Amino acid sequence: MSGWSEIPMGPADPILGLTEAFNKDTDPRKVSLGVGAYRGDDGKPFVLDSVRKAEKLVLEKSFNHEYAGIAGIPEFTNLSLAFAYGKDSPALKENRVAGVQTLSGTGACRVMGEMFARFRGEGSAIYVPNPTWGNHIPIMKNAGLEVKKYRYFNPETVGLDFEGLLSDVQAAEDESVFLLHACAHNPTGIDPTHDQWAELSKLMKSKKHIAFFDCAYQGFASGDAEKDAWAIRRFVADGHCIALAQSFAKNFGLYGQRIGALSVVCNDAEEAARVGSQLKIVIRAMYSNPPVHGARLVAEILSDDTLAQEWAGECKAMADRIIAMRAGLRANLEKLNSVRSWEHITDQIGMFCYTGLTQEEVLKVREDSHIYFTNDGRISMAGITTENVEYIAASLHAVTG
Ligand SMILES: Cc1ncc(COP(=O)(O)O)c(CN[C@@](C)(CC(=O)O)C(=O)O)c1O
Repeated sequence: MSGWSEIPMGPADPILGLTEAFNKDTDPRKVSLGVGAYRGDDGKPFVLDSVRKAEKLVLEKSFNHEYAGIAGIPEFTNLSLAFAYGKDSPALKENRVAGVQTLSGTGACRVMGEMFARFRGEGSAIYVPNPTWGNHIPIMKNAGLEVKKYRYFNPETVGLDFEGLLSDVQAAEDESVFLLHACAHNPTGIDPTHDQWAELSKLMKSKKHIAFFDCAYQGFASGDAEKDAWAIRRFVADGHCIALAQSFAKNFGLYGQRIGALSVVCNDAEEAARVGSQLKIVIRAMYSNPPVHGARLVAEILSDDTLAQEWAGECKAMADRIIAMRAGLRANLEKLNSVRSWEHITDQIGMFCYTGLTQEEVLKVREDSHIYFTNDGRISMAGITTENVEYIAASLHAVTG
């Protein structure tokens, strides 16, 4: 290849590429419902007061800008794990959880993908839900894994295909890796019930499967971080040595700070030390070490009871606004005497609503009303406000009837 002349133009990202298209759109009616980034009712990005306070505290400490070390800021990682597993987690008390700071949730997923490829073999399988967050697939493929799907969404019931899920878990060969969304499933907004999680945990244990939780919305789903960690903690209590990817992008509003963590529950402290050493080897050759600022902000908040309480209140307020917009969108669609049932809008949880619109309908809404959401019909509920909810409902109704 002579120079760069043969490099083809790549396709826009299905999610982040939408933002680029939205930004170029000059129509005053345009609405962005693509990327899952929280907006207030004013339609603007939201910086939490607790984060602003943490920023001041961090600045007052006059930290230097030295490397954090491959595994990141230890205080952040320890607090991040306690946030997910619980302050009283026996696994944490027994030092059998290997944990590292990562480049947000994406980085955690990629590092874990590399670990699976390295220690379970290039081309080994990882099962992801159908559908899943679009970026899971290229992340895991680029890490060297074969991506397989397990049934998750039932288009007929617009609900969880739990029977299909269980039979795919049963059918997979023993000791397979299953990626699970810890809460607020992206893109469907459909989570298993506690009983279903418990049944899944039992079956996966009997098959010796490895549960890899991707937890990108803890606190943001129900508004209660403890509640949103229920599945993670149940699996660990049932004896699973899970892997866990955490993101602080949405729940702390730290999208651009790229703050996350990856942890692996092991059988004992010695095993955790070995796993931790291998995580560092993967990270060192990938991006060497993570950014310090956002980790210090999260550490400031989670280490201070008052700030942590304030954060919890703000996170609940974000979740509550989304829940209110779910009710508003459904009510406006029903007011228009829509021929379709829109119950699923309020049944679903978290950042996204899986509308059930076909790609053709999505593109028509985009073309006619300049409302941008992903081709699979996923709407980022945070883009809906009391001001635009009627326009969005009318635009969807114009296409769906
Ligand atoms: C399930 C899941 N895991 C991991 C991530 C990664 O987030 P992070 O790297 O920023 O921590 C996202 C973000 N998904 C978003 C919100 C944004 C994106 O696509 O990157 C989405 O719109 O689906 C996600 O939805």
